[in-house]
Amino acid sequence: MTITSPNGSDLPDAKKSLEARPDRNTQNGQEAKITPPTDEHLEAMKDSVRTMLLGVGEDPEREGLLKTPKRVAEAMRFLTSGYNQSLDDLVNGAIFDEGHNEMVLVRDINFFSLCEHHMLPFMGKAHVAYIPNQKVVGLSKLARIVEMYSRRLQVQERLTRQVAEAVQEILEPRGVAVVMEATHMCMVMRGVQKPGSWTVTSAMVGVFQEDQKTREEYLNLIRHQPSFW
Ligand SMILES: Nc1nc2c(ncn2[C@@H]2O[C@H](COP(=O)(O)OP(=O)(O)OP(=O)(O)O)[C@@H](O)[C@H]2O)c(=O)[nH]1
Ligand SMILES: [Zn+2]
Repeated sequence: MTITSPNGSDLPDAKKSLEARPDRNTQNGQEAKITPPTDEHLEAMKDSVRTMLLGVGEDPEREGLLKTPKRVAEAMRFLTSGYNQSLDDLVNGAIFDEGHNEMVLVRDINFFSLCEHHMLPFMGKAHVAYIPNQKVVGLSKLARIVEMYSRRLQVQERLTRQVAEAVQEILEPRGVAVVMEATHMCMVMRGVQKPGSWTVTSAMVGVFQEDQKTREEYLNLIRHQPSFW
């Protein structure tokens, strides 16, 4: 289990701690522009899948595999569809001035992603919290943010940080906390083959980073068993 926490104690506010993160999908401070796949790309992907089938000693012309290149190409497009979404579209203006200044936490958000090293799934749960500065966002939007960044080729640490940065960007809250717990198929089905192993990553921004009590309250809340379940 790995627990990763940004070390920004010399950075006075949440915004600065985000500016200091070098590994967002950015180029010169701008969100990296990713070209949406074209039909030409889809054909190239299908050809690659045929090559892979040949590579594993299969016959791409046998009946059961005839449609496999198309299915795989489309599945890959879906699994990476987060590249084609934007934060603005996703939030869709659902930000409300509620004057609420206590912690908001959405727990147990299921996610499925692909590791960028092996393009194998990793999946688990995300727990996203923030302490508002007057403004709150529609709760489903927190899950949509997790979804958008999960549906890309990822490493868990970057995914966790991107979710925190996105919440910071849309709300400018007093703090954001994200914990993600996941199991990686590249560690389970192949390689070191350790079923049952899981990885915990965290990104703490603003008051969650600066104030131990707030961080502890969040960590207690994500551990507590809900009585209605
Ligand atoms: N930090 C981090 N590592 C990851 C993540 N997903 C996969 N990895 C690791 O990426 C590493 C790639 O290591 P390499 O030695 O280049 O590749 P490999 O020979 O396939 O490694 P093994 O998985 O150890 O067989 C492995 O240690 C994976 O466990 C992730 O989300 N975060
Ligand atoms: Zn991997």
